[in-house]
Amino acid sequence: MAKFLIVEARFYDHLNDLLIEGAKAALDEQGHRYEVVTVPGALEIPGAVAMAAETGRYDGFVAIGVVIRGETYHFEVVSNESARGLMALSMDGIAIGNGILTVENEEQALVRARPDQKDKGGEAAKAAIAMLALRDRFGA
Ligand SMILES: Nc1c(NC[C@H](O)[C@H](O)[C@H](O)CO)[nH]c(=O)[nH]c1=O
Ligand SMILES: CC(=O)[C@@H](O)COP(=O)(O)O
Repeated sequence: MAKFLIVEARFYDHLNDLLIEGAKAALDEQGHRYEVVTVPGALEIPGAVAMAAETGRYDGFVAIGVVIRGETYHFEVVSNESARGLMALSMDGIAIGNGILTVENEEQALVRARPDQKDKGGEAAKAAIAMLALRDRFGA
């Protein structure tokens, strides 16, 4: 049994609730423990993961968030930079699953957030579990 931290950017409550429901179900299914911490937006997720990883209290991390395109280039910044930050941490040996939706509209987000549809929250949790198993296998 491992200990995971779900780091959520709570920008859209109803969508995050669905993503976290899926992530928790995936972690529960394999008997893992978890905590949830909330940050203002997706751009803050990588920093929060880095801070939490530094404590040594967590074996893996699940990033949860929703980025919906607005009128400006900020969508690209938030989407790309949050993903880049998580990728950098992952390549540093931290077991992470990325469940940050980057979508054009709420309809697309809903389909991907719902556990009974695309379940991207559960998918991200399973990715974090898989990466932790890989890290353990490589003794990283
Ligand atoms: N527009 C969305 C944001 N924007 C906020 C940024 O993530 C960040 O919190 C801010 O720029 C301060 O550093 N965040 C989301 O998670 N989703 C969005 O749709
Ligand atoms: C993804 C975003 O940052 C977006 O929600 C912000 O909207 P806007 O580009 O209209 O300022």
